[in-house]
Amino acid sequence: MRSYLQDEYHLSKEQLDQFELYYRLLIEKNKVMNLTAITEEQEVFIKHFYDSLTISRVIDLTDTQKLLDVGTGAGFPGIPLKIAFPHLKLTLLDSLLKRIYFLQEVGDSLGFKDVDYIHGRAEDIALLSAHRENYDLVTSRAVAKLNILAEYCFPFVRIGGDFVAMKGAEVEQEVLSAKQSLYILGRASKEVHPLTLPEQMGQRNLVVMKKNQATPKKYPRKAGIMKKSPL
Ligand SMILES: C[S@@+](CC[C@H](N)C(=O)[O-])C[C@H]1O[C@@H](n2cnc3c(N)ncnc32)[C@H](O)[C@@H]1O
Repeated sequence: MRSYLQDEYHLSKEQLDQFELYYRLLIEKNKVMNLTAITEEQEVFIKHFYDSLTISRVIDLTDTQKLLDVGTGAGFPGIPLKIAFPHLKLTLLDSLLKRIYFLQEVGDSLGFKDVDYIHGRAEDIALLSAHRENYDLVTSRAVAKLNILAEYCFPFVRIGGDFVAMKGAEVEQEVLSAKQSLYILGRASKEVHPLTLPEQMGQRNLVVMKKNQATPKKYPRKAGIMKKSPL
């Protein structure tokens, strides 16, 4: 299980032990609350852990300080990135309180420092000045379509920082539909990086967007409005 992470991401024994502990905590808690549909060990290591770390192929994380993971759920990609790059100042945001409690347990068990856990909706938290344009990197996996997700996430990114959306195999149409949002929300440039998971576990795409201009204050709009009429 450890070999894919070890070979590709050059992790220490301590970091691999942290992944194993994280796996055990995830599987244990998953018996009493809904955290992941994937539970088989190799699948979790590849589809959750390895997949989360692919962000380090497209962003220089050694040069990144403040990372926010929006809609982190059971901690993906935020927790694997923190294990592999312990210097990161990580903020985990989710709208479900039970998941935030679980993440705190994980962070305490793994001995994390510099992690903040926020319970709330991205579109509300993004209006707070303490969080607005405050992060070098914002990540999000499996939360919403890109045009909506951009509205959640761009307000958090500092000018010159990046937003990375982790997407499945089919991304072309979504990227096309988000074109105007990326322009309005940050005059953002965009690159799409396709990748293949080991053991034929699927195709993924990382959409990397660089923010070049401040997000207008009126964004994000309220959740209900956003669902009905994305930009
Ligand atoms: C399908 S799960 C994905 C979790 C994780 N990112 C992953 O890839 O496994 C979506 C998560 O986003 C959270 N979420 C959905 N809408 C949100 C919002 N507007 N603000 C914050 N969290 C949100 C949900 O509570 C849920 O935990």
